[in-house]
Amino acid sequence: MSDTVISVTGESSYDVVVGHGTISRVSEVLDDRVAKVLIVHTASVGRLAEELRAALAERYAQVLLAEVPDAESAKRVEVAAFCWQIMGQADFTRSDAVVGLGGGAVTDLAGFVAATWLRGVQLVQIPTTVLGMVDASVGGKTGINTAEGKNLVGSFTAPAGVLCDLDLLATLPRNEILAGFAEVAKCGFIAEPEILDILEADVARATDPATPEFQRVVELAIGVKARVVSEDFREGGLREILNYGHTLGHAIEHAERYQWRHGVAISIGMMYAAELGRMAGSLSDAAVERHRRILASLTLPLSYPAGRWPGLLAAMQRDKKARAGMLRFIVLDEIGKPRVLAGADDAMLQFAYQEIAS
Ligand SMILES: NC(=O)c1ccc[n+]([C@@H]2O[C@H](COP(=O)([O-])OP(=O)(O)OC[C@H]3O[C@@H](n4cnc5c(N)ncnc54)[C@H](O)[C@@H]3O)[C@@H](O)[C@H]2O)c1
Ligand SMILES: O=C(O)C(=O)C[C@@H](O)[C@H](O)[C@H](O)COP(=O)(O)O
Ligand SMILES: [Zn+2]
Repeated sequence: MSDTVISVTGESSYDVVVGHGTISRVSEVLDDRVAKVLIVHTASVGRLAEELRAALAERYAQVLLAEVPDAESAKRVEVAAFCWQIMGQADFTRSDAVVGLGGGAVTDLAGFVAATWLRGVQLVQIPTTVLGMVDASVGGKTGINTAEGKNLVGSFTAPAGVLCDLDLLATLPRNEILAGFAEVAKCGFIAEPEILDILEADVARATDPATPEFQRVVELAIGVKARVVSEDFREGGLREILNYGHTLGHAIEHAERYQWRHGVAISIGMMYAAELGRMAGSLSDAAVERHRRILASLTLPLSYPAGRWPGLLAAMQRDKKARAGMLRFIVLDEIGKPRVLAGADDAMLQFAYQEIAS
């Protein structure tokens, strides 16, 4: 299949290019004034980062690497400071650039570093996980965690472009691919039922990066994200639907001290949101069952220990969607029809939790 270009519009416009070998297109995205480039990456893609550095060094005056700790350990202020130090010592100016090369944790950090250095330099995102391609690298949410919670510090800063190179997934472990499919399924549940149909038809093919079905579901999921953030970049309303499953999911990530994969926590969060949707009176038993079947087919977890509810409830109070101490969840009236559920009482929240408690 050839490259596909999915455009994001709105406050700032850029393209998400999906295909094979797209990593070679960095200089097509950056403007001509760029002289220095910082590539932020993890050790897991170290060889790739070195190859990219060598390729870019033929065109740019200085290309530096910032190898950062793996996964959520990257999303800390100390790690951002490490990147700022490299840029400071190399005299990076406003016309220089950052490249995020890695999973969603790296692209969130790289985005934050690019957004904050001199109040903003150009950024190219090159996601190397499924989750990074379909979600984290698109839409301009950048961020790091604090001791109190997930993504509590960050900005809305659009990249200059996103290059999704499917060849880079060759080294990604199977469990990471499946964790990324939690966000793919999320897009199916909230807006694009064709994704669910493809997963149900043949989950093995849909999750195999070598198949056309895989590229199709990845592009459909990016399409959902692009449409939503084009309409509501700063999360004034519509964008909240992308948080389906995240209110409880983020609380689980916090409870697990960020040692769990994001998609794994979100899977449980979506099962919980489905139960809430059923209790709020709208989502059918069949639709809840469909959540269960699809997430289970991806070997994602569906439950969390019963005794953890009080801690989760406390962590959810820090959710960004909460207003004046009142929790707000994204629930579905039916597949593809999300809405906000505000002010549900604690009894209902706990009752829904009992449905997913192990
Ligand atoms: N900004 C957003 O809109 C947004 C959206 C969704 C998720 N996120 C964030 O994204 C993060 C999760 O991203 P993730 O699931 O990609 O996790 P991750 O970034 O932790 O990557 C998962 C693992 O895969 C490894 N890896 C990455 N690419 C690889 C490759 N090609 N080959 C081998 N190993 C590779 C990483 O080193 C890591 O160990 C979370 O912090 C989440 O909050 C942000
Ligand atoms: O892009 C969005 O908006 C999302 O909510 C996408 C989520 O999948 C993602 O995990 C995001 O980082 C959550 O952001 P937060 O604002 O809830 O911290
Ligand atoms: Zn997410």
